Amino acid sequence: MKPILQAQGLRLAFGGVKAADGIDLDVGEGEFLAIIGPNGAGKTTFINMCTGWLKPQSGRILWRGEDIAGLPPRRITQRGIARSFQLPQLFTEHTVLRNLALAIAAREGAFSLLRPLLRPGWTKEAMEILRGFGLESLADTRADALNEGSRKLADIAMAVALKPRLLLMDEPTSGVAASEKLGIVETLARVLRETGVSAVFVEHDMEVVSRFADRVAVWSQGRIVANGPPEAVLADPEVRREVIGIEDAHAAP
Ligand SMILES: Nc1ncnc2c1ncn2[C@@H]1O[C@H](COP(=O)(O)OP(=O)(O)OP(=O)(O)O)[C@@H](O)[C@H]1O
Repeated sequence: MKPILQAQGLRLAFGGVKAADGIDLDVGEGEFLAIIGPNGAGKTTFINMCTGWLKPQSGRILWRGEDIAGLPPRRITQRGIARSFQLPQLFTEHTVLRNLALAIAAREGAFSLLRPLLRPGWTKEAMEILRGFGLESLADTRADALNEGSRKLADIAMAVALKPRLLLMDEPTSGVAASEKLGIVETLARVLRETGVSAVFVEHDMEVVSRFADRVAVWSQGRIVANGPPEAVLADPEVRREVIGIEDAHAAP
């Protein structure tokens, strides 16, 4: 698979904490890559470095051959890399439709608090995106009235409105009821595959990982300790013990 993003030798320490201790990772065109690992392993730090929120102290992040490490977030978004957050970043006092239209206005470089009027074409496009996510019936609902699952999808829909080639998602299903999780990931995976967007997502739910990821990278103490197809990585006794917290009954004492 042709890589669109290549992280090479990324290092970043906060005081004595090595949040990135030599991260090498390729993301393939059209790939769905899951990142798993215990709390504090450096998963969010990796996403923050790839999206310009943190600057690595050394290493490179190649995007279609260009080193984007240290560029400001806006410049990285313009190149086709978007992100969604652990806590959705919607404008809570606006409707879902308006949030989407504002994201489109931002993509077009037309967002300004002094020019709040939205063009009809943007609203139409926003509605089409909402339809793709199955959120059309919530278009006129205020963002702060959404349940957690719909709020997560609306947040991801806003990132998709930026027309990215790669979307990085930090725990897209955190805080969502267990019964809703698989439906949410199914929806976002369908939309991203239909639009040809590659995805990197941090996830703690191993059922989600095994069903939706093409590949899994396992983080531990700022390093990648395993990287491969979900069926192989999630069966690895060390990954099961250290990351998933499962002691295999047949494992040697
Ligand atoms: N801005 C910061 N300043 C100081 N320390 C930080 C900062 N960001 C992260 N860290 C530290 O770096 C380490 C990695 O943090 P990071 O948030 O990347 O881990 P994570 O794997 O995403 O964890 P979680 O699963 O809990 O979200 C942690 O020890 C964290 O406390």
